[in-house]
Amino acid sequence: MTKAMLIINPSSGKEKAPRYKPHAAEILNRFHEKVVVRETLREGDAVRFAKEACLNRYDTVVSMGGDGTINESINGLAEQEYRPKFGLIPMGTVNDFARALNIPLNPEEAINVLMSQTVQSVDIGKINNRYFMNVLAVGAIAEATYNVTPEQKTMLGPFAYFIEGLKAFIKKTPFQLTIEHDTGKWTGHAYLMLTALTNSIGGFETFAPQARVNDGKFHVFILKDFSFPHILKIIPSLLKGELKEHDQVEYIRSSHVEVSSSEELAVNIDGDEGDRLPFHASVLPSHLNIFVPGAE
Ligand SMILES: Nc1ncnc2c1ncn2[C@@H]1O[C@H](COP(=O)(O)OP(=O)(O)OP(=O)(O)O)[C@@H](O)[C@H]1O
Repeated sequence: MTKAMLIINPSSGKEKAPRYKPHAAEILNRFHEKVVVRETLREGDAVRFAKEACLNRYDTVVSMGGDGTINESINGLAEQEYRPKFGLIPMGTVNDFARALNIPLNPEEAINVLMSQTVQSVDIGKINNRYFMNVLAVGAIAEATYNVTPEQKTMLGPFAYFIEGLKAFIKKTPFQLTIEHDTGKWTGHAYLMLTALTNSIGGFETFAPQARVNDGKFHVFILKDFSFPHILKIIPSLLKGELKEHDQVEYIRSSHVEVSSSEELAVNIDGDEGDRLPFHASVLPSHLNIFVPGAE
């Protein structure tokens, strides 16, 4: 019997997620004999549900929610030996993972993607004993994401993170950082370090246009000694997709990173506060098969 699980965070998308439940369940019913809908109540539920789907050998898991819920679902799937095909219906503010996979940000259109039955193999990142799909960040912008209020997100969307990040940049001083990677070691001072798996960070799809979802590599950006006037110069580079060429940016491609600092710093994992440094992260190449739009 073919089985699908639909995981929904009813609080996501400003509580609009439940209205899309019938359509998503109906589409899944067309391709599976049994469809189970699980609604999350609190943090950790999506991890548990996704893990349960693996252990019970479901064919498909579809997750409807913001990047938080998608990240949790991936954490439930990634550790297991048997992993169902995964689908996502983005309901959050930024939705970087959906952007990177060309999944429409309109929920109805994203549900229709499931009909194409086209899957793409996608890399997943592992940091210590957690998994992530988009980005690890250390530094001011990383910390600024915690200050964004739900009201700011409603009013400004992804731009809310950008504004808080800029404010944080102006106030901060650089920190010491050491990164060991596939071909050597970088040591210096930085304002921000981003380790991206996909092209989209904070809603900017021009961040790492060279990144492919299954290239087996992290795309590491180190923003070095970056005082106020330079911030304004970096914005055009970012928008043109040329960030890695900027003279204040160090760019490294690597399948793993070992990151440490002489200072007390924590790493931000897909937008949530994570472990303190040092950390080790590696790419799990083509670890999940994810539903993406089919060829037109
Ligand atoms: N029923 C629920 N009510 C409130 N919070 C929930 C519920 N279920 C899960 N959560 C928590 O909500 C967190 C945030 O959800 P998620 O990121 O999916 O949506 P969002 O807040 O709309 O997205 P974004 O942060 O992109 O705006 C989850 O990580 C989870 O801990």
